[in-house]
Amino acid sequence: MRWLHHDRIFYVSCFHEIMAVVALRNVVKTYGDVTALHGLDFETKEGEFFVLLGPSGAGKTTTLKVIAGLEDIDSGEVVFDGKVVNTVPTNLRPVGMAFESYALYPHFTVFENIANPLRAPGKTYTETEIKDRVQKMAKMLKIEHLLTRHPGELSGGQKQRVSLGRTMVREPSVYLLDEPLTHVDAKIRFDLRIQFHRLEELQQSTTVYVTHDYVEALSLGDRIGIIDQGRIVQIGEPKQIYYHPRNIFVAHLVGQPSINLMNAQLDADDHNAHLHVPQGGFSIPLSPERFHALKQVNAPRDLIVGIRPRDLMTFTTTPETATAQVKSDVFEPFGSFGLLSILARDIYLKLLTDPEQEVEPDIPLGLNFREDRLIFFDPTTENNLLWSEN
Ligand SMILES: Nc1ncnc2c1ncn2[C@@H]1O[C@H](COP(=O)(O)OP(=O)(O)OP(=O)(O)O)[C@@H](O)[C@H]1O
Repeated sequence: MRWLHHDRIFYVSCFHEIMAVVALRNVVKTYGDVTALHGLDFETKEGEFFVLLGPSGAGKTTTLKVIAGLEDIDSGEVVFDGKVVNTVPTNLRPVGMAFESYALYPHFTVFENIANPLRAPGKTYTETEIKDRVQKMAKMLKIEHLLTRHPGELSGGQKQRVSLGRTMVREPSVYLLDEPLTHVDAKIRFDLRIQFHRLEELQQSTTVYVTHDYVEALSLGDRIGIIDQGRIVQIGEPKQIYYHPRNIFVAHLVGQPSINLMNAQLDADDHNAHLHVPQGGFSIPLSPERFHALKQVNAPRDLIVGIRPRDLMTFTTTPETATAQVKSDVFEPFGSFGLLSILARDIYLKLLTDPEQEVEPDIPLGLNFREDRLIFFDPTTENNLLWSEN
């Protein structure tokens, strides 16, 4: 890659040749009275698929617009490969964007919409190359049969895929994808997620992918950045985010059905440590290692304990030998899993079961916990007491 000082030459010369590293440093962005980004900080790795996951209004789209140069920022830095690009206009940044609202040219066919970026001034693709690239995109996105139609003749999910094709056909250094699959039906979305893993273009570029769907985030992300109220809350690989959430917000955001949370008290005598859950009328034995770890971080006696529905186990025979004696409530079969609500004295818990083993209400059950999967939160800060960066 040639490193020339003039912004324009630098970006033109690096186009196609590198997978850029994108960084936002302490970026503040306001819209009038609304602060959309509150000092946002993160850095992608070269060639990584980085997913920004957060609830509605968290600042995800604003972040992409800032990277693309579609929005000016109040303060902070937007950096491509170590070079601050705050003043570099959009058309000179090596990014390809697909936003949820698909601005397609209504008078062009699908083929021409996808081919359009390849015909931009300065591009030297032959007609054969254009045809090959468009066909390849259309095949990947399962829209080959739509190439001669116009946008007005397409469904929302089809338009979204055409828009994605138009973004990807250019092979930019950085892809910015904003909820590109929201209007695509579940089966095609599943197939496209698999394609995204395989697609050479995405493997050879850096991608920042915005979603509020945790399944998409866990499935696609090399790393996930959790964003809330214009700030990054946690960055980690999918497993870290799922098993070691930084706080209750992250624990809730990732996982469906959502994590079970209970108020608990940490108790220990000379020999044993346990968590007493007064509302549930039971105590969970703790291993010496877990107890020691909690002591090391000066965990308060009163805390909140979380456990995911998949880490609870029930059984009907000899329930008196279990950690907790509970009763079944509602059973819902969801195809690949069953969701059972149970009542432990005053609290309801949810757990995953075999979808084919329907459980009637009011059946006495024994309940056991996977102790190694318990997550301990400070009740005041709601932070994971045993969380660490690694
Ligand atoms: N043009 C604008 N003018 C005023 N406020 C805006 C504008 N664009 C975004 N905002 C506000 O900035 C905040 C972040 O918005 P943003 O669209 O980035 O969130 P998001 O995480 O992408 O949400 P969603 O998932 O609903 O698309 C919100 O409070 C939003 O109302």
